Amino acid sequence: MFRVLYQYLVPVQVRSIDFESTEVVILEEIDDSEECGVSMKKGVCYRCFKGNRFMEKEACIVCGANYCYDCVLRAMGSVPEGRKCVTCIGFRIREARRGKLGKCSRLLQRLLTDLEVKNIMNAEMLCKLNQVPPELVFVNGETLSKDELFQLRNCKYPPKKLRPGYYWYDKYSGFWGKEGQKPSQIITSQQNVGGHIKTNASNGNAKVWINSREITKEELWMLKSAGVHCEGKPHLWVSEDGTYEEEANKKEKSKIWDKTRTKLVCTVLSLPVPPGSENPSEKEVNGEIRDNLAQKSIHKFLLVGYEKSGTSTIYKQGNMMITNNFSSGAKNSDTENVVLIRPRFSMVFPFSEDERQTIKLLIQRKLFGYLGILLEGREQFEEESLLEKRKRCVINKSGPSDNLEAIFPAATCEYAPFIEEMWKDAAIQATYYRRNELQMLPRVATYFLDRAVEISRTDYEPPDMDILYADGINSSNSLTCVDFSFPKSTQDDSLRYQLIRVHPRSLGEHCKWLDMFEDTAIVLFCVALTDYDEYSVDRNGVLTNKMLASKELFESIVTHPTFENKNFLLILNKFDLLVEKIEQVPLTHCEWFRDFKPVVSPNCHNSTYPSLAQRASHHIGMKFKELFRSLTDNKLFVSLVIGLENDTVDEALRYAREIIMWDEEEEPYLNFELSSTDSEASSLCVLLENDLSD
Ligand SMILES: Nc1nc2c(ncn2[C@@H]2O[C@H](COP(=O)(O)OP(=O)(O)OP(=O)(O)O)[C@@H](O)[C@H]2O)c(=O)[nH]1
Ligand SMILES: [Mg+2]
Repeated sequence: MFRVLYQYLVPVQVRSIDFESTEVVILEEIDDSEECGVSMKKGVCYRCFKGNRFMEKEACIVCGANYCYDCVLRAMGSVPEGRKCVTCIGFRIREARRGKLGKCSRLLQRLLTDLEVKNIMNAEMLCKLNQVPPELVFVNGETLSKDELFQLRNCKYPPKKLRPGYYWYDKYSGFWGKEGQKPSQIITSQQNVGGHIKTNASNGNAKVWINSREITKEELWMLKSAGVHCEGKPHLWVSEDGTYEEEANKKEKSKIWDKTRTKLVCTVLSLPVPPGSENPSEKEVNGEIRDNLAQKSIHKFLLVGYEKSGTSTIYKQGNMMITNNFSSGAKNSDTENVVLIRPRFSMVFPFSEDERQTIKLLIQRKLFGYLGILLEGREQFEEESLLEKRKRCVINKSGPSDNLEAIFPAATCEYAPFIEEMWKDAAIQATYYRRNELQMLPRVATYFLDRAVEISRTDYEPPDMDILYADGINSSNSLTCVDFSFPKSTQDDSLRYQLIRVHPRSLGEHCKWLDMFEDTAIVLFCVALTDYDEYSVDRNGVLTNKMLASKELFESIVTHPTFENKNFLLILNKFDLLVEKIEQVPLTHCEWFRDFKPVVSPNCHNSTYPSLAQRASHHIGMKFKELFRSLTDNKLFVSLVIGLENDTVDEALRYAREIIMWDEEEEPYLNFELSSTDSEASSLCVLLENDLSD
């Protein structure tokens, strides 16, 4: 049946592996290079010693030896137990390779017919020796019998990816996890397998107990998000559907996972939710896709930055892309430069009618605030106008407050015509003309004030662009996250990504909550390039330069033990604003950039010569890179972004993905050839990267 190739067989490399050991190592992934017990040059074929890491190979599921196209069948013979070298036949598979069971490479598909491949994979899956041995699966400290393992694997919601190892199982709620770790899944409850759960099963120290297990910090966060009172060391009883009651107070409370917010927290913290209780919006995407996606690992992008650096704009931008893509029917679009983002438990997006109504009121309230500042400015400029009386009129109507924002929204309809009149007033227009002199007026105000009349109307419906510009949406202390994937045309279309935006305030003092994000693949640290001459009052009431405050936050995150050796992509945002500002205020205004001495060249009028803003952002990037190197000995990646322009955000996200991919391939970042689809998208980032190379 199989292509029997004994005639070609030559002795394969002799390897020394301790096959007899029954030690339960097992749960950790093992590096291929260590597996065969021989030191080989990385990437070469284990039989002919030719090739490199980019060459397609097939690996033995026991020892991990890799073979090239020419050698694989000679090394593996008639493959009676699946892909094993002839010397490995009769031995148990390496647990770290269990995930690869039954999944063959393209190399084998090219070499054999479909039927042959199918038969090999069946043999691999069904071979007794390749099954999880029940005596190596421990649940609550007790090894399983054959029947127990059978029961566990065949219940309605079985543990996923069950491998030999130590697990804990809360039979009452169905919580399941690896010993000493937070729960990873909620499986079918009430199964009679293993021993009794121990108090310290998950190694928690949150001083809260669920079904007599002390829970982890992550679970504590989840409970708090669900509104469960966690003070006073409570013991809770949680049943499989999430209803909980306090041991001392037997009155049943509501369910833990009812709130979308709780599901969001669970998603971000990689905590399980009961099967079947996932957010409906997730199912809507496409049931099939979701199931497929669920099996793939998620790469988490953590987006964080100092206040007003632009994180929510970048996050909103991502959501816009998906909204627009789905609404235009481009769900499976192959369009390049477009990131498909699937909303998951997003708090604000995509915009429902109610949400749009809330956003509308928020934008109108902001507009009133800006107009209030203009009115004050008008006074400040000591210009006379008819409007003076009207302003007094508003103040009289609104009581002690002299801020229009405070009387909104009750007065919306009443004052809408008044806004139009006021806006047309010559004195207000004159004040508006001098708006750059008004310290209190944020830059973004111009965008809205230009359309003050339209926005103040009751029938105003905020378009996407207004939502993007609107400050204050999504600026809560909460977390927000979306799932996304990249278009099909790229090589890793099967992978799943998640963008998590977290506000620095919710990280707590000394960023103590950062350890919640330990499984982050890459940190996107956002810096507003314009912060170098701006100030804010810090926690101790001291006026601080915002760039230095941003630097301090960066240092705290980079040096946080949880983020040791993490990839970092520095997002230098608001480049468009820097272009304007740098002409007015020198970069040396900030003491950290005192050494910025741009060389003035005779070619500086040449269009290919970098502009002052480019050189300034280059310098800022350099400074962060130097700092990063001094703190971690690693390389910091940099991307230049204009948060309000979706293509630059798209490029930054693509760049982040590439960094993760390089990391996974253990390829040093140098001389990496980009695929043709990605080369364009990343050009800006790579250019900047070269530019900033240290
Ligand atoms: N011109 C311009 N404005 C930007 C850019 N990025 C963000 N903004 C504006 O800067 C302001 C602050 O941006 P946000 O995205 O709210 O910043 P944040 O990091 O969420 O800050 P918090 O609100 O403190 O959470 C908003 O008014 C944005 O419209 C950019 O690249 N260019
Ligand atoms: Mg914001």
